Amino acid sequence: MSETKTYPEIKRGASLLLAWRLEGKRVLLIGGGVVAASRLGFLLESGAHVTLVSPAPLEPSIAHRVATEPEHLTWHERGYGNPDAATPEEMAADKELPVGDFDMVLTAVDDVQLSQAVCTAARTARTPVNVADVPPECDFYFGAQVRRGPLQVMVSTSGAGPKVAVIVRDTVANAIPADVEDAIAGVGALRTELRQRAPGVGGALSKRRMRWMIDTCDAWRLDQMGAMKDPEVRRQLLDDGWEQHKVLRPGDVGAAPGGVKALVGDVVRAAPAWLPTLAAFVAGAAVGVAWVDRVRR
Ligand SMILES: C[C@@]1(CC(=O)O)C2=NC(=C\c3[nH]c(c(CCC(=O)O)c3CC(=O)O)Cc3[nH]c(c(CC(=O)O)c3CCC(=O)O)/C=C3\N/C(=C\2)[C@@H](CCC(=O)O)[C@]3(C)CC(=O)O)/[C@H]1CCC(=O)O
Ligand SMILES: NC(=O)c1ccc[n+]([C@@H]2O[C@H](COP(=O)([O-])OP(=O)(O)OC[C@H]3O[C@@H](n4cnc5c(N)ncnc54)[C@H](O)[C@@H]3O)[C@@H](O)[C@H]2O)c1
Repeated sequence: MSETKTYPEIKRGASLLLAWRLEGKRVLLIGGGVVAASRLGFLLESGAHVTLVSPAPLEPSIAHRVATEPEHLTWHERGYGNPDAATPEEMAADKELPVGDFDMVLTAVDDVQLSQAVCTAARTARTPVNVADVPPECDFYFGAQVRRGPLQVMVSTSGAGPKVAVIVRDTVANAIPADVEDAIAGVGALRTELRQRAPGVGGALSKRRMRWMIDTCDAWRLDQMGAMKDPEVRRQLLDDGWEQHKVLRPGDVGAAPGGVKALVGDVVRAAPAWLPTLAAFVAGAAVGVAWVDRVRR
């Protein structure tokens, strides 16, 4: 008799968490208060070009960005939309800056009707929209975030309890190892050089490249990975490891003496299938940060 395979239950109600690449994309931000200021910080860090529409006065940090980020931020000092509109559709009709010209639209204004009209116009134009604090008018939510260099962690409760997201974010932030940026820089440099040596997408080479990267990362502790920033360490890893079909540990390349992970490294040589899963779990459990200077309200 054949066994019936079971699969995890689908639990609906989640959001799809993604890392949205906004570099060079056009974002319309309506409003110039505290909430807009918080949104603006995230947008500028993502490399977006932001068109900000709001009457003066601007929240002070926004005014500072307007003065210091002229290539990424353009301020239109006026209200958005058509103040003489007879219908909601006309209200969001802004001839100079129609929502359809943008890749993303955000509103953070104390004007429920305008926000609603902008949301409808954006959805008609199929431009993703977020109306701050109005879930039915959001195609995506913001989350509580923390960043350390290339590492970003976002916590979402899908609208159920944003304050809980903040608390969990702070817990996670405190748990992120101090040297995580060094670890990412080291592994990033190694990956880049490996792909220069063994270029191409797909096929057997790609599989071997990924396997070697996974096994090498599993053989190093996070606090040891910063040593990979050293070109000599990388050269040894690639010449004596990759080229020789071997996984080398820190001690093998004159980097920091191995601790717990050195043991793991020995096991990796035998390559049991469950090991990467265990290592990923341990790494995942260790994630956290302290870059928490954006208090929203
Ligand atoms: C995480 C964060 C990110 C950010 O905004 O950048 C964020 N809200 C934050 C804080 C926060 N917001 C509120 C409180 C007071 C406590 C409370 O009300 O519970 C606190 C706590 C505080 O301030 O500490 C009030 C509030 N927020 C929403 C409603 C409407 C509603 O629930 O219907 C109301 C009630 C308004 C009212 O009662 O009038 C809705 C949304 N807020 C979201 C995001 C989206 C869901 C995120 C998620 O669940 O994951 C969503 C759906 C839409 C959106 O705005 O994108 C940011 C933390 C930033 C940080 O500290 O880093
Ligand atoms: N900040 C909070 O504590 C808080 C809490 C709950 C909900 N919210 C909601 O978030 C939104 C924004 O909050 P905030 O604190 O940043 O508000 P805020 O009052 O500080 O800022 C609103 C901004 O919108 C601008 N504005 C008004 N009409 C405009 C128009 N037609 N076009 C362009 N800009 C216009 C104003 O000049 C101002 O800069 C509001 O909907 C508010 O209800 C905020």
